[in-house]
Amino acid sequence: MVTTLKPSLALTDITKYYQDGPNRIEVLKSTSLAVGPGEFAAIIGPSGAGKSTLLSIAGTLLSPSSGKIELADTDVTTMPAKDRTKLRLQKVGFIFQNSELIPYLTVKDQLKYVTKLAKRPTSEAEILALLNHLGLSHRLKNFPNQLSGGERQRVAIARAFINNPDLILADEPTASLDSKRGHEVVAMIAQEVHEVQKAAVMVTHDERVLDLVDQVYRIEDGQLKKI
Ligand SMILES: Nc1ncnc2c1ncn2[C@@H]1O[C@H](COP(=O)(O)OP(=O)(O)OP(=O)(O)O)[C@@H](O)[C@H]1O
Repeated sequence: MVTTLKPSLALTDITKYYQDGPNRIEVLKSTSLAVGPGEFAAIIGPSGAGKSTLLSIAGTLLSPSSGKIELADTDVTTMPAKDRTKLRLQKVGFIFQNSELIPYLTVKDQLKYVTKLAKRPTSEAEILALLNHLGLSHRLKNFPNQLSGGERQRVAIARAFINNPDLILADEPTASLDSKRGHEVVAMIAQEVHEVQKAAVMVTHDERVLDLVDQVYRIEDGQLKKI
């Protein structure tokens, strides 16, 4: 369901240049994006078009050359790095291409760890309920190398949602999965986004999962176009 509430993520007139030796590469040209609670947006586009750059800017991992970034009600554009890190831990959940789970932590401890990082008291029951909801209750004591690729991504989804962030950012979450597992994983992200009314942006090359999102943008010539 798409709502008209204040956007959870608002990027306004974002530009990004990279300096490559003597050359300046203009990757994003005055591009804007707004994603509201309960809205799942996908960004597609050719390799090198700037998808990861845009996602990194949205997650405050990378600063734009110009433009404004707002997360929920907060303008983070000029926020000091320390405050930005704190805000990111509390307001943004990330899902990466290859899960990026910590090898020596069990499934349950992956979630405990990020709640501690965010200094967010979370009951064991809350952690178990989310893992159960994502079909992982039989995997609580397993380590990442004992899980299938799809299970690892489901743990990554749980980890992204456990701190109750306003915004979920997913960078190619299906890249390491076959098409059936990929579709299941994105369906789970969509289900969570809609159930708990979070905003989510997913970068993907996988056009087979686009039926699961609310809005698709193509990035072309440094700008986003709604399709
Ligand atoms: N730190 C950097 N320094 C210089 N150029 C960079 C840097 N990071 C990215 N680029 C360039 O910026 C452009 C956009 O890169 P980006 O990774 O955002 O694209 P992408 O759309 O995510 O690509 P892909 O689909 O291949 O992952 C590319 O031409 C890339 O080479």
